[in-house]
Amino acid sequence: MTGRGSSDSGAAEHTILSSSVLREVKVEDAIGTVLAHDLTQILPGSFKGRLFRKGHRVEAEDIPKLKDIGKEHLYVIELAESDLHEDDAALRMAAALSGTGTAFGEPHEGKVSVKSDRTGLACIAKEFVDGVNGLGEIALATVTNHRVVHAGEALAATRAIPLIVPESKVRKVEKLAAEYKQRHGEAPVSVRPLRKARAGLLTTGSEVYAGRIADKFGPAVRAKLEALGSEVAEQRFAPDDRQIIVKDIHYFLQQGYDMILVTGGMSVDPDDRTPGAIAEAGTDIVSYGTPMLPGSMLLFGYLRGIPIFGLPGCVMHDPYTSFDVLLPRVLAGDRIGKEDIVAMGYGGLHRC
Ligand SMILES: Nc1nc2c(c(=O)[nH]1)N[C@H]1C(S)=C(S)[C@@H](COP(=O)(O)OP(=O)(O)OC[C@H]3O[C@@H](n4cnc5c(N)ncnc54)[C@H](O)[C@@H]3O)O[C@H]1N2
Ligand code: MOO
Repeated sequence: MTGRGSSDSGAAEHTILSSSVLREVKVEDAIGTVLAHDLTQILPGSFKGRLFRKGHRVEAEDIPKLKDIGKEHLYVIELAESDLHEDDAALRMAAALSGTGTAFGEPHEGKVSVKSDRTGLACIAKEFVDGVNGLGEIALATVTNHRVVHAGEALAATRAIPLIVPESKVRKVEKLAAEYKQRHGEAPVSVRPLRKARAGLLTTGSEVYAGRIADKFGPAVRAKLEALGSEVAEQRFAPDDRQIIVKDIHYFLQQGYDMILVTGGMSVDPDDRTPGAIAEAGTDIVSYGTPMLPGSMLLFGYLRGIPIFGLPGCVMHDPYTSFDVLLPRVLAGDRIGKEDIVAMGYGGLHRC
């Protein structure tokens, strides 16, 4: 791109003429005027929030409070038809991008928060978020795609940067959102529900089977499933014996469970029989090995269409592993492919 070309197009973005009028009034002379935006007070360590609400009519007793938060002047706005107030811009953007499983409230200090109304998988279209933020003068901040969220948790926040923005900017956001919806059948920010799965859990390891040590995998896996609304329907124990593990996997398949989880024996020792047994059971293995730490020795595949996991040792003690990334996606109905596993490496180093 030439310098001239880029500066021309940059200028076009930024010289949209506005006939809105922002008039500054000294706070002492502002009695009777109506506040043009929320006014924020910050008392570090004890308070951050709205001291005065947009629309508040300034009274004499407000003057010292306004001075205490550093206001010498206030704006009086005469808004042109082609412009939007920050609150209305933020509201319209939130409305445009919010889809299934979301809710948003009124603006606070020029910001509208979009929240989840359920436990589910946050679906955030990165290309849409980047497209919006590339427009300038408006901001859209979101959580990352495929994060588990609970009811009331924030997914996205919209805000205009100046107090007044051209309505055309917001219309561009609405257009991007409508195009996304048309292509994908869902808005760019949504939450997918998680189904309630009943899992069969097979805990391998001769030391556990023989009672030399107490099982720690069962309670950990149960807790992870229950936190997402699913359950371990049955747990069985097997020694490090490939044929016994294969038999138990087939038993779970016959029981009609929604998911099969096999723990232990996932690594490089001669006694680690689990990956071989899962393969021998007839599994289409999507991946043995996951580029995320903790959880690099995880195996994932499908056995006659049923998701099957081989869970390595870290799942017992670590709250966030590759299992915690893939389990909610499976529960949301995603068919996990090799490309999903490959994509886990970037940003996948957590703790090891
Ligand atoms: N040289 C290498 N060493 C290790 C590798 C590697 O690639 N090369 N991988 C590491 C990773 S990552 C993991 S995770 C662990 C082991 O994973 P495994 O799934 O094979 O775990 P086990 O060998 O079966 O057991 C490890 C440890 O945990 C105890 N255990 C197992 N099951 C239970 C249970 N149900 N309840 C309580 N405790 C259990 C087991 O007794 C062992 O002490 O390997 C790394 N090493
Ligand atoms: O499968 Mo291991 O614990 O990477 O963490």
